[in-house]
Amino acid sequence: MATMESLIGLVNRIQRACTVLGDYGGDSALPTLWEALPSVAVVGGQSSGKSSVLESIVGRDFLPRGSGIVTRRPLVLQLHKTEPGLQEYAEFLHLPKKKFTDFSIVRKEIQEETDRVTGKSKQISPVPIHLSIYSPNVVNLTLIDLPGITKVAVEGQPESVVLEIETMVRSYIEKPNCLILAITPANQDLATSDAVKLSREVDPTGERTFGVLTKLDLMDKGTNALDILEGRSYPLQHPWVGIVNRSQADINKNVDMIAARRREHEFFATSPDYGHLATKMGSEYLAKLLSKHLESIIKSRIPGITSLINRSIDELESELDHLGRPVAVDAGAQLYTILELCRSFDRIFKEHLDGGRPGGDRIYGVFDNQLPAALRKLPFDRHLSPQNVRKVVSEADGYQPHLIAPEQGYRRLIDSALNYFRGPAEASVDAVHFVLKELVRRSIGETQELKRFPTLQSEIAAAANEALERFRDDSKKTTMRLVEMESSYLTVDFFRKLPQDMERVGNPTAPSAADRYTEGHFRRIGSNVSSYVGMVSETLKNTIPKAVVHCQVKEAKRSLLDHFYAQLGKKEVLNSCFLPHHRHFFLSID
Ligand SMILES: Nc1nc2c(ncn2[C@@H]2O[C@H](COP(=O)(O)OP(=O)(O)OP(=O)(O)O)[C@@H](O)[C@H]2O)c(=O)[nH]1
Repeated sequence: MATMESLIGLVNRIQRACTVLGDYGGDSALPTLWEALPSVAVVGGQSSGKSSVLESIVGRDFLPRGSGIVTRRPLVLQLHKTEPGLQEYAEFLHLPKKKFTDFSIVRKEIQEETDRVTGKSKQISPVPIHLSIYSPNVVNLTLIDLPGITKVAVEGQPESVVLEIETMVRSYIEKPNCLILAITPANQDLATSDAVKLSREVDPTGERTFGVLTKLDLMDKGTNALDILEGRSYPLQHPWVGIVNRSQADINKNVDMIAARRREHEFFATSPDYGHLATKMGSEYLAKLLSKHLESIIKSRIPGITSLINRSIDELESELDHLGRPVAVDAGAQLYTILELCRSFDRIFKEHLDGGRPGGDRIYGVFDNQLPAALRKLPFDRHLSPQNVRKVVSEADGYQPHLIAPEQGYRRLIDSALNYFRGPAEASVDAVHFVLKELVRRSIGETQELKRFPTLQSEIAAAANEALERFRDDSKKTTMRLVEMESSYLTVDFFRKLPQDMERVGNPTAPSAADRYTEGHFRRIGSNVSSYVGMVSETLKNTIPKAVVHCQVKEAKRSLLDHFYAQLGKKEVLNSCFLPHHRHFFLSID
């Protein structure tokens, strides 16, 4: 028995933990731990005697009283049995460590805490108040007091309150693990009992409903409730329990609870109608009955609760695996972890480039489409038009026009044409740079292990982007050098192979000397330069990608985080710490 009591105590503690975590079996679409644990909800119409039953189970006056809807928030009441002789006290979850020994203050606090959430406007709220009572005179039990079911809204309440209360009450008692303490006054027709009606709806077999008949002492003379108490008129799986609470007059006269219990006991023991049921009647018996039943339920539910907890543990474990395990606190282990994380990122980045993941192909797209298209678009037609050729050649000739071939004119035309290649070369470098940057961004996003370390994420991103900038600078220098090299030394052979104007002298098809300065002459020069520039364009179309891959892509694969590693190695990792509640890793390098 002692172990079972501690088991209920354990369940109570789990319920408290659930409430702290916001899990009170509310609207959550997921199965919650709360719902796996049994509890007892007190349900009944207004003034049916709910507060009185609760108080006599506890053996204390502590619930707010008044007309209209007094209970406007669910009250989760946990009873904890303490060693005999110890002082009774109450504790609210919202006021931890504050012990209430004066139960009239408990009542006041319930009222005030209700108002804190609902305002004084008689509104209702489904957020429960959590109250624990520690006393040698109680059994371990969790009771939930719900607002009294009503048929009419009182002044200051919207009409909807009637339905709201019913919905809230139903939301508690429809849970399969909730035992229902259905309170009905004996001086009222059972058929009109709200408690019976609602509990029948949510528990048609009656296996988790405990029928409680209050106000037996107020029945008309000559009538009794034996038909109900003996289970004939409304049979439930569990026997009905009759109760005699204090009357309003008793309350007014401050009849204490112990005396009230004694009087209740006498009522049954001496009653000609109920004498034979005396041992199974009264609030004390009800409390024991509930506690015993709760024990048997917990016993039968242990496998279910265990599997729920285990399932949750498994889910958490796999989530933890997914997020990554905690990192050791010492700097060495942290450094190791950072390197591991960097490597994971680097692996994914390389996969993007090498084709395991998408994106690397966009680099080839730059070489295959963007660069050739840019080269094709260069304005050589305009630059090598006969008019411009004439202009450039004449300028180069100066006062003495060229005699055979305009060597200087050719050189100037070629030089200025080659200058145009700088644009596409630079654009290719930039285009590849942006592809690489995008791949860094994607790779960081895809490195699952990095997800919980946002600071490290941005440090890696910054380091990688900085490296990419360096590679871009280098790549630009190299490609510009390729273009400059083309200007530095022209392919002599190309010109040697050209049919020379001179050679055509005497040839009837060759233009005469008089022709030399005509448009055809300049067109020919333009076309010669154009085919030379075309040849250079072909060369650069091949060499620019080589330079870009060499300087940017290969370097990114080889040494993207080298600087970062060097920094890590050189300088100590200072102030590296975890904030466990955020599971964030803060890295600062000074
Ligand atoms: N004579 C007698 N009076 C009772 C009994 N049970 C309750 N009462 C009286 O009935 C009135 C209402 O009882 P409560 O316990 O406040 O009922 P309740 O269901 O909590 O009411 P609300 O909180 O207003 O919904 C009080 O004046 C009680 O003294 C009983 O068994 N016998």
